[in-house]
Amino acid sequence: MELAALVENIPFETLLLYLSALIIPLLFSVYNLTTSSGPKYIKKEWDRYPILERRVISEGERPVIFLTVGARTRDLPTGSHVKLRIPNPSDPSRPIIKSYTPTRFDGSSCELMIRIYPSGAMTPSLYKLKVGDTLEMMGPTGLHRYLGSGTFTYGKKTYDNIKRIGMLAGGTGVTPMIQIINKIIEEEGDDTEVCLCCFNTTTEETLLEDELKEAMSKSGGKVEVKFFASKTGKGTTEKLSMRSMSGPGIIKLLGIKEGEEDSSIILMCGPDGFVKHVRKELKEDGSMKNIMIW
Ligand SMILES: Cc1cc2nc3c(=O)[nH]c(=O)nc-3n(C[C@H](O)[C@H](O)[C@H](O)COP(=O)(O)OP(=O)(O)OC[C@H]3O[C@@H](n4cnc5c(N)ncnc54)[C@H](O)[C@@H]3O)c2cc1C
Repeated sequence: MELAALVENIPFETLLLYLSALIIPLLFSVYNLTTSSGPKYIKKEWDRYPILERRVISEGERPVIFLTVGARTRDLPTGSHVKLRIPNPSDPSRPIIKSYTPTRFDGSSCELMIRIYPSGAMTPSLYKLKVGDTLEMMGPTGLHRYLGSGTFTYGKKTYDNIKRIGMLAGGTGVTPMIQIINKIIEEEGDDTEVCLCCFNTTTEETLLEDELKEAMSKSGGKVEVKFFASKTGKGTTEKLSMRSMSGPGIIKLLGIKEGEEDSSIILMCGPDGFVKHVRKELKEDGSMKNIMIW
């Protein structure tokens, strides 16, 4: 029997039922495709993304917050950062733009750790954000990349065959280091050794101590983390100021042995004074050629 004759013999109500069973799921799939369910992908143009979670992880004069932003960031390369933009009340033509390094990013969200400076142009506004508010963001930006298995790039420059990474982090300068540590722990074949030295002013200002200790214990010996405070030492935090360190002292602290300088790299991120001091000391020492600064 031909199709037309077959359709003619089916009662109208039954035909309607068959058609709706076919058409309704089809309409649903078209709707899902066109509305792109889930958060938007982060991109190089400014766009607004929702705050999914806000946590204060350290109180005090300069609190530290975690903001989880609903932005898909699967393609954000390890080592890169994002930019945030807020209006500038004193000059609307020049908005305030600052960089932040996500500590974690996955298929559906991106986590930022931000220290709030009460006199800051940007951070007091970030502190006021609530869950459900939106934030202007773009990225990824920056030239630092960790490609895995001991290979770094900075623009056109490549550092490869790196067996040991010495990380120096001043305060929130720990954020890019966390990204790299997470990548090394997650990648089974990546046996690059890491020694992260976190420097803060006081023990109370030490950031993510528990999380970093956990990362160290689940790294299978690949990652070592040391904590230092310039004013007070307590528990596992040693009293030590970066300003008192010489080049050879810094290299020794990071566990880089004589003869292993070329297969090692020093990464550093922190306040200007911190970075300036380390650069000067390492330059004077002259034995480390692989140095990357955020
Ligand atoms: C590549 C990159 C990645 C960054 N990633 C992060 C991150 O993940 N988390 C984060 O919190 N910040 C990060 N920063 C710093 C951030 O971009 C801002 O500079 C910072 O949040 C201060 O902004 P602000 O406008 O509130 O303060 P500003 O208006 O710039 O400064 C206000 C006051 O705060 C003091 N101050 C500012 N920054 C520091 C500092 N680092 N140490 C000591 N005193 C300071 C200054 O003395 C100044 O008086 C990053 C910076 C760069 C370049």
